[in-house]
Amino acid sequence: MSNETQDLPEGWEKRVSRSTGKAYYLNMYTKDSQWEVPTKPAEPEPASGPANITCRHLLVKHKNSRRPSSWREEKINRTPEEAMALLKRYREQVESGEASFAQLASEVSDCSSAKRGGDLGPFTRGAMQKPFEDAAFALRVGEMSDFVDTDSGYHIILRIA
Ligand SMILES: Cn1nc(-c2ccccc2)cc1C(=O)N[C@H](Cc1nc2ccccc2[nH]1)C(=O)O
Repeated sequence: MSNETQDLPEGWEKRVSRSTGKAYYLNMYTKDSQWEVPTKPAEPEPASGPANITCRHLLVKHKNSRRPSSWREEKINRTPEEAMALLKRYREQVESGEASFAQLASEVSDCSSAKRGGDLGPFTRGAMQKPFEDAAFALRVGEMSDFVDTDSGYHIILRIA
């Protein structure tokens, strides 16, 4: 560990910005960075959990979905039971390693985020339908959810950050 880092409070590392050459400081727990020299130990994840998370999701809509239409199918007629059967198969394909989550979502998800491999980008609590939010914020990074039922249809969620 370089001397410079040894002089810093616990949990911080000094880095140099490639674009500006300026020193900045990295919180090794949360990977947050700051320009100011830290004066107290780095805060691990806040007790209330992260302010925002990033997830991919794969959505299978059905005829009772809030908007039974998608980029894949103008009018979605499948029953909720048929949708769940499809989603179970997709989850198995990801769990077995037969398909990557992103690739499969890009091919079969009924959400317009399919074009980004299901990546919804970072979101805070309050941004998504509550069942989705609760399931997503309960995930650790890299973990895939169980089946999640929202007004849009059935989802599986993969937390990526
Ligand atoms: C919440 N959201 N983000 C995107 C998105 C994000 C990134 C790039 C393109 C689209 C699409 C949506 C969205 O609501 N899509 C709906 C389906 C849907 N319903 C959701 C409920 C919760 C989370 C994601 C969801 N996606 C649709 O296409 O009918």
